[in-house]
Amino acid sequence: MTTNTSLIDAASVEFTEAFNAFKETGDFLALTQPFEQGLTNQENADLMFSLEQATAKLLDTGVLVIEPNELAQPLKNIVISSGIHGNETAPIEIVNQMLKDIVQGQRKVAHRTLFIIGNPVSMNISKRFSVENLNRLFCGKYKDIAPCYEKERAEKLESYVRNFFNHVGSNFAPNAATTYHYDLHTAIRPSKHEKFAIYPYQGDKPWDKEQLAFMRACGVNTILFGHAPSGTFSYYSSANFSAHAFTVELGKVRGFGENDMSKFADAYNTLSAFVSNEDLKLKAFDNADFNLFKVLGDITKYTDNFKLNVADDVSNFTDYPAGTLLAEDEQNYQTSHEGESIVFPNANVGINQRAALMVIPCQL
Ligand SMILES: O=C(O)CCC(=O)N[C@@H](CCC(=O)O)C(=O)O
Ligand SMILES: [Zn+2]
Repeated sequence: MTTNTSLIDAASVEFTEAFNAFKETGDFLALTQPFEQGLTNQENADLMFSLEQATAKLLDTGVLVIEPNELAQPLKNIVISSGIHGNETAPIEIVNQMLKDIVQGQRKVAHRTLFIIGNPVSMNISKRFSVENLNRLFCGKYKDIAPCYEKERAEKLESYVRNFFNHVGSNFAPNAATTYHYDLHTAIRPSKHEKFAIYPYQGDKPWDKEQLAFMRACGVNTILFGHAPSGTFSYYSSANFSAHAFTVELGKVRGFGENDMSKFADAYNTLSAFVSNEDLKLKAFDNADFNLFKVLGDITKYTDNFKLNVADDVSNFTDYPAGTLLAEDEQNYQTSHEGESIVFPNANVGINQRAALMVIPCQL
């Protein structure tokens, strides 16, 4: 009993010290890394602190909400997430730098903003995920799998985002704010278009050209228009909260310390200016400024006999002549359009999961 109590006390002292350091430095990564499993009730007692003209509250490990004391107009609720895949470190470093700027008083937050480092357990082992791919578990899909860390984390992340968009725990009554969710990633393979974004399927809603202009300001002028509902984090916010949402691929996966942060300056500057309500001076949408792709569909891995006829060094957006046999399985996949291109080819996925996305150029 004495031992248990002192272990809890030691953990609590360690957390308090880390939290106090965060209040000075804004180093969210340093606060997240040692507490990968989440916060205990004891640690969770009162995790609010004041910033210049705003209040920050830690909701869980890797989940921080910042609410300005006065909301800028027009009203916006913004989610910026990173590290849903633990080895995609550049987005985590972007979020970390944004929070350092904010906590150290170099940047003001003018809109309610939720910052997320999504998968601390897989981040700490430098893996895409520990047991299950977190970015396939949203929209309640976590309910269909056996207990594991990502199942629990998906359920919690859904509830943090739901509560945030519904203003639970906010000083402000729910209002007619426009909602946004930018889920930042990096890709496993090199890409012919280094930065690109997946615009989640919108059903009958039109693609929003101002959002495409925003993506371009982030340095992302290649857009894939999603073809179907999915279990991704960005689709969750888009489908359930009408958020302007994107999965944003900012380059290739690299480890901590290996990212050239100058390559992410446009994304970092534009997202920072957005939360501060600065005038972004967006250039009006013009097809000529973009590489736009319609998603034709997925290549699915149906069985363990699945064979993907794509070499390991093939880049995203490599195109094939019509009639190329790209995958062999219970159902083969043969390209049907001239210039059909492959994105995210990966034979090393679970059964019934996406092993690639097939796209063709399009215009709006
Ligand atoms: O490079 C890869 O193979 C995967 C990179 C990545 O994590 N992409 C996201 C895209 C999600 C979406 O389709 O919106 C993912 O696979 O989860
Ligand atoms: Zn990813």
